[in-house]
Amino acid sequence: MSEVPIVTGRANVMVYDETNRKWIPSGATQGLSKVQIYQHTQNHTFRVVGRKLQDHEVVINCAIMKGLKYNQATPTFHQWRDNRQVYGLNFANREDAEGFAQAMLTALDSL
Ligand SMILES: CC(=O)N[C@@H](Cc1ccccc1Cl)C(=O)N1CC[C@@H]2C=C[C@H]3CC[C@@H](C(=O)N4CC[C@@H]5C=C[C@H]6CC[C@@H](C(=O)O)N6C(=O)[C@H]54)N3C(=O)[C@H]21
Repeated sequence: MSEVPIVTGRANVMVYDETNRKWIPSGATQGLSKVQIYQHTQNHTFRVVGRKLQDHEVVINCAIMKGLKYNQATPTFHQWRDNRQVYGLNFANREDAEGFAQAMLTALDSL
């Protein structure tokens, strides 16, 4: 088993539309997704994968790069950027947000 999930939560996955200067839902429709951080056991890398609860559409699949700044803007809205875009996770509740943030920070510490 090369990739194992180290945390699972529920969030609305969003990306920031720089052109129109607004947050938009990632994927075809608005809605909650199951968001997970996967750890690749062989090469010790991590990535965020999110799938819509309703139809399993993959709405985020991004590597967690060393040095990533994870911004906990509010207790339930966390965000980060890569060289292409800004991602936002609007968590269903504080517990999911806290659990995800803890796993994210642990992963970043280990890179
Ligand atoms: C230096 C740097 O890159 N700075 C970034 C942040 C950052 C810092 C350090 C490392 C990485 C990153 Cl990413 C940055 O400033 N960015 C990233 C893009 C984001 C866009 C808009 C403005 C509008 C205000 C703020 C915002 O988004 N905020 C406030 C809480 C608020 C909570 C919920 C989400 C939910 C959808 C939207 C809404 O409510 O309708 N929304 C919000 O409206 C949410 N902001 C930001 O936050 C902006």
